[in-house]
Amino acid sequence: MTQAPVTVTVTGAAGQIGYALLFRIASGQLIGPDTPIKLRLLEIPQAVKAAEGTAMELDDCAFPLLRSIDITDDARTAFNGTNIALLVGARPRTKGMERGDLLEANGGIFKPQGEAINAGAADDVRVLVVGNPANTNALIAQAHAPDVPAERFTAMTRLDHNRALSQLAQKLTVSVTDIKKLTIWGNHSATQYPDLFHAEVNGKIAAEQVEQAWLAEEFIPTVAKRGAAIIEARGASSAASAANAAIDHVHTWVNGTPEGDWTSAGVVSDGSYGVPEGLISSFPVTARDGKFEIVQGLEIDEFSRERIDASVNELVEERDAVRDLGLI
Ligand SMILES: NC(=O)C1=CN([C@@H]2O[C@H](COP(=O)(O)OP(=O)(O)OC[C@H]3O[C@@H](n4cnc5c(N)ncnc54)[C@H](O)[C@@H]3O)[C@@H](O)[C@H]2O)C=CC1
Ligand SMILES: O=C([O-])CC(=O)C(=O)O
Repeated sequence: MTQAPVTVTVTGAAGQIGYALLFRIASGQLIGPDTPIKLRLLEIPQAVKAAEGTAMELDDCAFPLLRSIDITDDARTAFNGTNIALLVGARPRTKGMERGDLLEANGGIFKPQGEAINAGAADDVRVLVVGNPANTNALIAQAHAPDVPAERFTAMTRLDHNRALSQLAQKLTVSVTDIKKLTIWGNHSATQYPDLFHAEVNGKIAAEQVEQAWLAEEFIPTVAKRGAAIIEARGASSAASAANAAIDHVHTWVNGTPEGDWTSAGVVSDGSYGVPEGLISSFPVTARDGKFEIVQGLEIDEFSRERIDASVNELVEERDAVRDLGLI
């Protein structure tokens, strides 16, 4: 049965992730094959023309589910009535820029976008922040949307999760579908912790099927530094794989995780696993009835504890820095 249309806002629509993302949304892969889509594209004024070009190509695909495309440089217009907000556009770090400068520049983007979501988004709005630093940008947007339940703001670590699945599958010569319960903990940054101690491969604990040296010295750094390796190889950051992960994140959020498995997402901490309440940190999560829930009760050994703490401490530092800048 055909459902009511869902309005999806994509910021940074003329960027490289936007170009890889919009066609997949319009073809029905974000929500499902029965849900019509209304697209809203938000760009800065200089990039509106390029977004219009992408919209022309979207028209030329004649996607049966695509009901409309609106392009704007005004955040209030972009988020008015939106059900799904994909915050992709962000200020990249440029040469000589300190972390504080980057956080401040992004505050100038994510604060007004949070306010615009608060002012006009649909009651069921779900927000995924992709633009880096994703966790802290999500925290900034969420802080400026007091009328939206905090758990509707999430940050993307699904790309890290998918990278970890592929690395492990290749190591053990298994299919990615043989792997369950993998977790990315912490920040979407080089401090993230991909956890194999709870992951299962064909029902057996993954960490017990690989050498400890491979886990500590190859697997973890390969996953954590994959973004930089792609930039080095491609001369540009991950785009199609990032778009793919955004599709996966929202699809899972709306449609749920399979029984006996979980995924990873940056969600607002409820204090679980010693992560300070309110931080947007990556956790093992299930999705049911359109809600993410942090998987509870996992035993965390010393090896994992140290690594989770290091990444969470970085998030605390980022939160304190944006607090000092008056951004939250
Ligand atoms: N969380 C994750 O796993 C990943 C995150 N990223 C991040 O995603 C972001 C986007 O990446 P790309 O598409 O490759 O960058 P890009 O530079 O190709 O595109 C970004 C677009 O955002 C637009 N933009 C800038 N400020 C805006 C604003 N205030 N409102 C609306 N649009 C705005 C720009 O005009 C540009 O078209 C970057 O911050 C990147 O670091 C990239 C890969 C993975
Ligand atoms: O590192 C970057 O700038 C892009 C990114 O977030 C990733 O590929 O994970």
